[in-house]
Amino acid sequence: MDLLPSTVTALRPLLSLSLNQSLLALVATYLFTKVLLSINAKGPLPPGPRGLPVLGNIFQISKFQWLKYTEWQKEFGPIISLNLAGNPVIVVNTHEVATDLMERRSNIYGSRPRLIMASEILTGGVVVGFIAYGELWKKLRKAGHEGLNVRAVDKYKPMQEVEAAAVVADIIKDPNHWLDHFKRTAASAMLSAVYGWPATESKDDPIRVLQAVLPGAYLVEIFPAMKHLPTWVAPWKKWGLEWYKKDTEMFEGFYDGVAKTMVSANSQPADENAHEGHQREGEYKPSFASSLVDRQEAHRLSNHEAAWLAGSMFGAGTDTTASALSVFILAMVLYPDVMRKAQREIDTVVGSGRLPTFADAPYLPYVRAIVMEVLRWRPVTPLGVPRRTTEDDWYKGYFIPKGAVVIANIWDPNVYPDYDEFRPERFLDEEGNHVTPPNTHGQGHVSFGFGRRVCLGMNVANNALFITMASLLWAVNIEPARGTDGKPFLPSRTDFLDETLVVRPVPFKCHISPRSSDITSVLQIAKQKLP
Ligand code: HEM
Repeated sequence: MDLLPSTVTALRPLLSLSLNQSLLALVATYLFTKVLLSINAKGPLPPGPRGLPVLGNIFQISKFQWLKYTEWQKEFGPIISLNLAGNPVIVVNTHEVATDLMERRSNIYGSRPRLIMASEILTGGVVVGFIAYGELWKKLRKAGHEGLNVRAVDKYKPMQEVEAAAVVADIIKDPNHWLDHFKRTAASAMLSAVYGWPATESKDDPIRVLQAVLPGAYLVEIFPAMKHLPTWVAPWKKWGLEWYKKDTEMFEGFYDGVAKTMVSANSQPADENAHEGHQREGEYKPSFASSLVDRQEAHRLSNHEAAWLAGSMFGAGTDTTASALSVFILAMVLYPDVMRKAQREIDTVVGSGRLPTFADAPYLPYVRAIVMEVLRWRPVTPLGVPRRTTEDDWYKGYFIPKGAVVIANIWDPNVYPDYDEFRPERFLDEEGNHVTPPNTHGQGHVSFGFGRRVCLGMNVANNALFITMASLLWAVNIEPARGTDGKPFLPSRTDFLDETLVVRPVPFKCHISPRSSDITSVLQIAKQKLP
């Protein structure tokens, strides 16, 4: 997370104010801090690092925030408090405490902070993942769950199989740009799932919204009065409002497009197993948006809300899935024994004459354990999405005030002694059955979050990761790149690209090659299902 530079960027609007305005802002902040800190009277806040007067710990949360929090865990324990210019931030540093609070006390910890930039300005207060607990969130979440629950996601599986074959073919053709291919496939698969579209070449990045989410990313989160600054002194606000307008037009256009297709197709959904381009006339492709069009009235959603619900799924699912696939490549390069073991499993179950399918999943426990281990080993959202308390609370003798921002740092070395090793076997017993640690709902990790705000797209994500990884393992060897002297060079296991909410390994080179010459014809057949 690039918090220090982004804080400096965020400070620019303040620096552009006149001296009087700046002084006024500082005095107001000081008084505000005093008032907030007086809430300590209800009990001691969790311990935490000492900060500067008035500004508190603002300059201590630097790049790679989650690693800093894990470091502070050794000094201050599993739950710590920070002061961001008077705004209390509670960091929950172990799975155990995160589960106690965010899962078991979901009614207190299930809301989101006021995300002025990400929610109010950039996305008009209608994105399910960013808004506070309340009536709008409940109806959006219910409608979202209807299209993404474990049974509903079956309809995306045929498309995900074809998309997996396509990305394998792309990577074989152009192995050096594997990351670009992952970005394309993640975007394409999300657009197909959400709107029923055919595969796309786009790898558009919805990152501007994700970058605005964590505390400190924009100064307006710390000084909310700045939201009312005119746009000529607040270029960030102008930029945010312009994007909101553009995104609204785009999402409403996409959603209305689906509704129109349904009307012209006279409401005949195509067979779920039909691939793009194989629909009969008068049929439309069932998608998240088409189900929403059918159920929009029942969910009491306006057109604007429904359009943004569909559109925001693209933002939530694209970067996260592509980043998890990069972690997979890193793991395969660093742990060749794991790759070979998975390939042996696939060769036994699938053979070489066809690609793996979802029907093989029950017989590929090791590959499924790799999916779990990828998400556990290098979680792509190590700090999740911030929460906010809606009541005062007390935990293990500490006071957690109402309105505090709460962050769960899931980078918890206490769960496994060999936390930093990539070892899918940790999830398998001797008979090959999956075993998972408590409080993970059978996922093996908490990378999808907790309680009532747990990731809505986790079933789509798990399926996409499984079929893409299985298809890649079936088709290619993933090995270290070699220098001109023929010596392998290994990528760093600890260098991350911190894109605020989403984190992934820094781009690295590796050698990806087909396992046999026969696979090309099998891939051709699979790809024929593409339009
Ligand atoms: C590897 C892939 C993914 C990871 C690691 C991931 C992780 C997360 C996390 C940590 C949260 C916050 C949960 C919390 O507050 O406790 C979240 C929320 C969310 N995710 Fe995902 N996600 C992934 C993929 C997806 C996909 C594919 C979709 C959509 C199809 C999606 C949709 C959402 C939504 C809508 C929320 C907001 C839920 C709410 O606030 O009620 N995610 N995700």
